[in-house]
Amino acid sequence: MKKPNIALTIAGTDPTGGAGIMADLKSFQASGVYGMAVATSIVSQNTLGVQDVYHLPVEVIESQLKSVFDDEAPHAIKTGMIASEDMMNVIKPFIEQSGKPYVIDPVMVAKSGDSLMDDKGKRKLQEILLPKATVVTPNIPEAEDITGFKIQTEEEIKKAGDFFLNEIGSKGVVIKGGHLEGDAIDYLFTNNGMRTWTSERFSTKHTHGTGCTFSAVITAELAKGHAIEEAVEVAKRFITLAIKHTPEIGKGRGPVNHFAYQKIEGLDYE
Ligand SMILES: Nc1ncnc2c1ncn2[C@@H]1O[C@H](COP(=O)(O)OP(=O)(O)OP(=O)(O)O)[C@@H](O)[C@H]1O
Ligand SMILES: Cc1ncc(COP(=O)(O)O)c(N)n1
Repeated sequence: MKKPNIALTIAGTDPTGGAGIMADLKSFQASGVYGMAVATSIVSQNTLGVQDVYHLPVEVIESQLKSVFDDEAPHAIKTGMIASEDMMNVIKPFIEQSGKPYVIDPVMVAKSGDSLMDDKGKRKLQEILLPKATVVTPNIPEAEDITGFKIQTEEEIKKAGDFFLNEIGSKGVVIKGGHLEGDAIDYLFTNNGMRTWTSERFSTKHTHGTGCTFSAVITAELAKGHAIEEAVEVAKRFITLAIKHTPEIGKGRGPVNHFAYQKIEGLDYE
Protein backbone atom coordinates (compact mmCIF):
# COMPACT_ATOMS: atom_id res chain seq x y z
CA MET A 1 0.00 0.00 0.00
CA LYS A 2 1.19 3.49 -0.88
CA LYS A 3 2.26 5.60 2.11
CA PRO A 4 -0.51 8.15 2.71
CA ASN A 5 -0.20 11.91 2.84
CA ILE A 6 -0.39 13.22 6.39
CA ALA A 7 -2.25 16.23 7.80
CA LEU A 8 -1.82 17.57 11.34
CA THR A 9 -4.39 19.59 13.27
CA ILE A 10 -3.51 21.69 16.32
CA ALA A 11 -6.78 22.69 17.98
CA GLY A 12 -9.29 22.28 20.80
CA THR A 13 -11.55 19.31 21.45
CA ASP A 14 -15.26 18.57 21.23
CA PRO A 15 -16.28 15.38 23.07
CA THR A 16 -19.47 15.20 20.99
CA GLY A 17 -17.37 15.00 17.83
CA GLY A 18 -18.78 17.89 15.80
CA ALA A 19 -16.02 20.49 15.99
CA GLY A 20 -12.34 20.88 16.87
CA ILE A 21 -9.79 18.09 16.40
CA MET A 22 -12.51 15.46 16.27
CA ALA A 23 -14.13 17.09 13.23
CA ASP A 24 -10.69 17.66 11.70
CA LEU A 25 -9.65 14.00 12.02
CA LYS A 26 -12.94 12.81 10.47
CA SER A 27 -12.51 15.28 7.63
CA PHE A 28 -8.91 14.18 7.04
CA GLN A 29 -9.99 10.53 6.97
CA ALA A 30 -12.88 11.25 4.58
CA SER A 31 -10.42 13.11 2.34
CA GLY A 32 -8.13 10.09 2.13
CA VAL A 33 -5.37 11.61 4.24
CA TYR A 34 -3.79 10.20 7.42
CA GLY A 35 -4.71 12.49 10.34
CA MET A 36 -2.66 13.54 13.37
CA ALA A 37 -3.87 15.79 16.20
CA VAL A 38 -2.33 17.95 18.93
CA ALA A 39 -4.82 19.18 21.55
CA THR A 40 -4.54 22.78 22.79
CA SER A 41 -7.62 23.07 25.02
CA ILE A 42 -10.03 20.50 26.37
CA VAL A 43 -13.51 21.88 25.79
CA SER A 44 -16.58 20.41 27.47
CA GLN A 45 -19.12 21.22 24.78
CA ASN A 46 -22.04 19.70 22.94
CA THR A 47 -24.67 20.78 20.44
CA LEU A 48 -26.22 23.03 23.11
CA GLY A 49 -23.09 25.08 23.82
CA VAL A 50 -19.83 25.20 25.75
CA GLN A 51 -20.02 24.05 29.36
CA ASP A 52 -16.35 24.27 30.41
CA VAL A 53 -12.90 25.00 28.97
CA TYR A 54 -9.54 23.77 30.26
CA HIS A 55 -6.49 25.23 28.50
CA LEU A 56 -3.58 22.80 28.45
CA PRO A 57 -0.26 24.13 29.80
CA VAL A 58 1.95 25.34 26.93
CA GLU A 59 4.60 22.76 27.94
CA VAL A 60 2.11 20.00 27.20
CA ILE A 61 1.29 21.48 23.79
CA GLU A 62 5.00 21.77 23.04
CA SER A 63 5.75 18.19 24.08
CA GLN A 64 2.92 16.86 21.88
CA LEU A 65 4.33 18.83 18.93
CA LYS A 66 7.78 17.40 19.64
CA SER A 67 6.34 13.89 19.71
CA VAL A 68 4.89 14.44 16.24
CA PHE A 69 7.83 16.19 14.60
CA ASP A 70 10.52 13.92 16.13
CA ASP A 71 8.84 10.99 14.41
CA GLU A 72 6.98 11.66 11.15
CA ALA A 73 6.49 15.16 9.73
CA PRO A 74 3.04 16.01 8.31
CA HIS A 75 2.62 17.27 4.73
CA ALA A 76 0.28 20.09 5.82
CA ILE A 77 -0.78 21.64 9.13
CA LYS A 78 -3.86 23.45 10.37
CA THR A 79 -4.54 25.35 13.55
CA GLY A 80 -8.00 25.91 14.97
CA MET A 81 -8.66 26.98 18.55
CA ILE A 82 -5.47 28.60 19.86
CA ALA A 83 -6.68 30.46 22.93
CA SER A 84 -3.70 32.60 23.94
CA GLU A 85 -0.57 34.42 22.84
CA ASP A 86 1.61 31.93 24.78
CA MET A 87 0.15 29.03 22.81
CA MET A 88 0.83 30.87 19.54
CA ASN A 89 4.46 31.42 20.48
CA VAL A 90 4.96 27.73 21.25
CA ILE A 91 3.37 26.61 17.97
CA LYS A 92 5.03 29.14 15.64
CA PRO A 93 8.55 27.57 15.47
CA PHE A 94 7.11 24.16 14.55
CA ILE A 95 5.18 25.74 11.68
CA GLU A 96 8.24 27.69 10.50
CA GLN A 97 10.60 24.72 10.69
CA SER A 98 8.18 22.41 8.89
CA GLY A 99 8.06 24.65 5.80
CA LYS A 100 4.74 22.96 4.91
CA PRO A 101 1.42 24.47 3.82
CA TYR A 102 -0.29 25.96 6.85
CA VAL A 103 -4.03 26.65 7.19
CA ILE A 104 -5.38 28.89 9.96
CA ASP A 105 -9.01 28.73 11.01
CA PRO A 106 -9.01 31.79 13.29
CA VAL A 107 -11.51 30.36 15.78
CA MET A 108 -12.61 33.09 18.19
CA VAL A 109 -16.21 32.48 19.20
CA ALA A 110 -18.24 29.24 18.98
CA LYS A 111 -21.59 29.32 17.16
CA SER A 112 -23.16 29.11 20.62
CA GLY A 113 -21.63 32.54 21.36
CA ASP A 114 -19.01 31.25 23.80
CA SER A 115 -15.55 32.83 23.51
CA LEU A 116 -12.73 30.44 22.56
CA MET A 117 -9.83 32.96 22.47
CA ASP A 118 -8.79 35.65 24.95
CA ASP A 119 -8.69 39.32 23.89
CA LYS A 120 -4.91 39.54 23.80
CA GLY A 121 -4.83 36.39 21.65
CA LYS A 122 -7.18 38.08 19.17
CA ARG A 123 -4.80 41.03 18.86
CA LYS A 124 -1.65 38.88 18.70
CA LEU A 125 -2.91 36.37 16.11
CA GLN A 126 -2.17 38.74 13.24
CA GLU A 127 1.32 39.41 14.52
CA ILE A 128 2.38 35.85 15.37
CA LEU A 129 0.61 33.27 13.20
CA LEU A 130 -1.36 34.95 10.38
CA PRO A 131 1.75 36.09 8.42
CA LYS A 132 2.81 32.39 8.26
CA ALA A 133 -0.46 31.21 6.70
CA THR A 134 -0.84 29.60 3.30
CA VAL A 135 -4.59 30.08 3.72
CA VAL A 136 -6.66 31.74 6.47
CA THR A 137 -10.38 30.91 6.66
CA PRO A 138 -12.19 33.60 8.67
CA ASN A 139 -15.94 33.91 8.77
CA ILE A 140 -17.28 37.46 8.50
CA PRO A 141 -17.20 38.31 12.25
CA GLU A 142 -13.64 36.93 12.51
CA ALA A 143 -12.56 38.92 9.43
CA GLU A 144 -14.12 42.04 11.00
CA ASP A 145 -12.27 41.42 14.24
CA ILE A 146 -8.93 40.97 12.47
CA THR A 147 -9.24 43.85 9.97
CA GLY A 148 -10.95 46.20 12.41
CA PHE A 149 -13.68 47.29 9.96
CA LYS A 150 -17.30 46.27 9.21
CA ILE A 151 -17.84 43.82 6.34
CA GLN A 152 -21.27 43.86 4.73
CA THR A 153 -20.77 44.44 1.02
CA GLU A 154 -18.69 42.71 -1.66
CA GLU A 155 -16.49 45.83 -1.81
CA GLU A 156 -15.75 45.45 1.92
CA ILE A 157 -15.00 41.73 1.43
CA LYS A 158 -12.47 42.70 -1.29
CA LYS A 159 -10.97 45.31 1.04
CA ALA A 160 -10.64 42.62 3.73
CA GLY A 161 -8.99 40.22 1.22
CA ASP A 162 -6.50 42.93 0.37
CA PHE A 163 -5.82 43.54 4.08
CA PHE A 164 -5.00 39.85 4.74
CA LEU A 165 -2.66 39.62 1.73
CA ASN A 166 -0.96 43.00 1.81
CA GLU A 167 -1.14 44.26 5.41
CA ILE A 168 -0.80 40.96 7.27
CA GLY A 169 1.16 38.92 4.71
CA SER A 170 -0.95 35.74 4.50
CA LYS A 171 -0.57 33.96 1.13
CA GLY A 172 -4.27 33.33 0.77
CA VAL A 173 -7.55 34.01 2.55
CA VAL A 174 -11.03 32.54 2.16
CA ILE A 175 -13.65 34.89 3.57
CA LYS A 176 -16.63 32.62 4.24
CA GLY A 177 -20.08 33.92 3.60
CA GLY A 178 -21.84 31.48 5.94
CA HIS A 179 -22.94 34.39 8.11
CA LEU A 180 -24.36 36.57 5.30
CA GLU A 181 -27.88 36.48 3.77
CA GLY A 182 -28.69 34.72 0.50
CA ASP A 183 -26.54 32.06 -1.18
CA ALA A 184 -23.50 30.77 0.75
CA ILE A 185 -20.67 32.49 -1.15
CA ASP A 186 -17.00 32.02 -0.23
CA TYR A 187 -14.35 34.44 -1.51
CA LEU A 188 -10.76 33.30 -2.06
CA PHE A 189 -8.03 35.93 -2.44
CA THR A 190 -4.48 35.00 -3.51
CA ASN A 191 -1.81 36.57 -5.71
CA ASN A 192 -3.84 35.19 -8.62
CA GLY A 193 -6.74 37.50 -7.71
CA MET A 194 -10.24 36.70 -6.43
CA ARG A 195 -12.30 33.52 -6.96
CA THR A 196 -15.70 32.75 -5.54
CA TRP A 197 -17.67 29.57 -4.87
CA THR A 198 -21.41 29.68 -4.38
CA SER A 199 -23.82 27.10 -3.01
CA GLU A 200 -27.45 27.29 -2.05
CA ARG A 201 -27.98 28.20 1.62
CA PHE A 202 -29.57 25.28 3.44
CA SER A 203 -32.11 26.30 5.97
CA THR A 204 -30.78 24.20 8.83
CA LYS A 205 -29.62 24.89 12.36
CA HIS A 206 -27.14 22.00 12.12
CA THR A 207 -23.95 23.90 11.31
CA HIS A 208 -21.83 23.07 14.36
CA GLY A 209 -18.23 22.69 13.19
CA THR A 210 -18.71 23.84 9.58
CA GLY A 211 -15.64 26.07 9.77
CA CYS A 212 -13.47 23.33 11.31
CA THR A 213 -14.54 20.85 8.63
CA PHE A 214 -14.07 23.29 5.73
CA SER A 215 -10.54 24.27 6.81
CA ALA A 216 -9.58 20.64 7.56
CA VAL A 217 -10.50 19.59 4.01
CA ILE A 218 -8.44 22.48 2.59
CA THR A 219 -5.52 21.20 4.72
CA ALA A 220 -6.02 17.61 3.52
CA GLU A 221 -5.99 18.70 -0.14
CA LEU A 222 -2.86 20.81 0.40
CA ALA A 223 -1.25 17.76 2.08
CA LYS A 224 -1.86 15.89 -1.19
CA GLY A 225 0.11 18.60 -3.00
CA HIS A 226 -2.86 20.37 -4.58
CA ALA A 227 -2.91 24.12 -5.26
CA ILE A 228 -4.89 26.48 -3.00
CA GLU A 229 -7.65 26.97 -5.63
CA GLU A 230 -8.16 23.20 -6.06
CA ALA A 231 -8.15 22.68 -2.30
CA VAL A 232 -10.86 25.30 -1.72
CA GLU A 233 -12.91 23.88 -4.59
CA VAL A 234 -12.95 20.40 -2.98
CA ALA A 235 -13.60 21.85 0.50
CA LYS A 236 -16.64 23.76 -0.76
CA ARG A 237 -18.12 20.59 -2.33
CA PHE A 238 -17.34 18.62 0.84
CA ILE A 239 -18.94 21.13 3.25
CA THR A 240 -21.99 21.67 1.04
CA LEU A 241 -22.78 17.92 1.02
CA ALA A 242 -21.95 17.67 4.74
CA ILE A 243 -24.50 20.41 5.57
CA LYS A 244 -27.10 19.07 3.11
CA HIS A 245 -27.03 15.61 4.76
CA THR A 246 -26.68 16.50 8.46
CA PRO A 247 -27.08 13.48 10.74
CA GLU A 248 -29.41 15.30 13.21
CA ILE A 249 -27.35 14.44 16.28
CA GLY A 250 -27.97 16.13 19.64
CA LYS A 251 -30.62 18.40 21.12
CA GLY A 252 -29.27 21.68 19.74
CA ARG A 253 -27.13 22.89 16.82
CA GLY A 254 -25.99 19.53 15.47
CA PRO A 255 -22.84 18.53 13.59
CA VAL A 256 -22.45 18.09 9.84
CA ASN A 257 -22.08 14.78 7.99
CA HIS A 258 -18.38 14.09 7.55
CA PHE A 259 -19.09 10.94 5.49
CA ALA A 260 -21.40 12.50 2.88
CA TYR A 261 -18.75 13.64 0.41
CA GLN A 262 -16.91 10.32 0.31
CA LYS A 263 -20.17 8.38 0.00
CA ILE A 264 -21.90 10.57 -2.58
CA GLU A 265 -18.85 11.23 -4.75
CA GLY A 266 -18.10 7.47 -4.60
CA LEU A 267 -14.48 7.97 -3.59
CA ASP A 268 -12.46 4.87 -2.92
CA TYR A 269 -9.10 5.59 -1.34
CA GLU A 270 -6.23 3.13 -1.38
N1 LIG B 1 -26.58 27.24 5.85
C1 LIG B 1 -25.56 26.99 5.02
N2 LIG B 1 -25.82 26.46 3.79
C2 LIG B 1 -24.81 26.20 2.93
N3 LIG B 1 -23.51 26.44 3.21
C3 LIG B 1 -23.20 26.97 4.42
C4 LIG B 1 -24.20 27.28 5.39
N4 LIG B 1 -23.60 27.78 6.51
C5 LIG B 1 -22.28 27.78 6.26
N5 LIG B 1 -22.02 27.31 5.00
C6 LIG B 1 -20.71 27.12 4.39
O1 LIG B 1 -19.92 26.41 5.34
C7 LIG B 1 -18.57 26.85 5.31
C8 LIG B 1 -18.18 27.36 6.69
O2 LIG B 1 -18.71 28.67 6.83
P1 LIG B 1 -19.15 29.35 8.19
O3 LIG B 1 -19.29 30.80 7.91
O4 LIG B 1 -20.31 28.62 8.76
O5 LIG B 1 -17.90 29.08 9.06
P2 LIG B 1 -17.70 29.36 10.55
O6 LIG B 1 -18.70 30.32 11.05
O7 LIG B 1 -16.26 29.71 10.71
O8 LIG B 1 -17.92 27.96 11.21
P3 LIG B 1 -17.49 27.57 12.67
O9 LIG B 1 -18.22 28.53 13.54
O10 LIG B 1 -17.94 26.17 12.74
O11 LIG B 1 -15.99 27.72 12.78
C9 LIG B 1 -18.50 27.88 4.19
O12 LIG B 1 -18.15 27.24 2.98
C10 LIG B 1 -19.94 28.41 4.13
O13 LIG B 1 -20.26 28.98 2.89
C1 LIG C 1 -12.68 23.18 19.86
C2 LIG C 1 -13.55 23.99 18.98
N1 LIG C 1 -13.05 24.55 17.88
C3 LIG C 1 -13.85 25.28 17.07
C4 LIG C 1 -15.18 25.47 17.34
C5 LIG C 1 -16.05 26.32 16.44
O1 LIG C 1 -17.12 25.64 15.92
P1 LIG C 1 -18.62 26.22 16.02
O2 LIG C 1 -18.50 27.71 15.79
O3 LIG C 1 -19.37 25.56 14.94
O4 LIG C 1 -19.13 25.95 17.39
C6 LIG C 1 -15.69 24.85 18.51
N2 LIG C 1 -16.97 24.95 18.88
N3 LIG C 1 -14.85 24.12 19.31
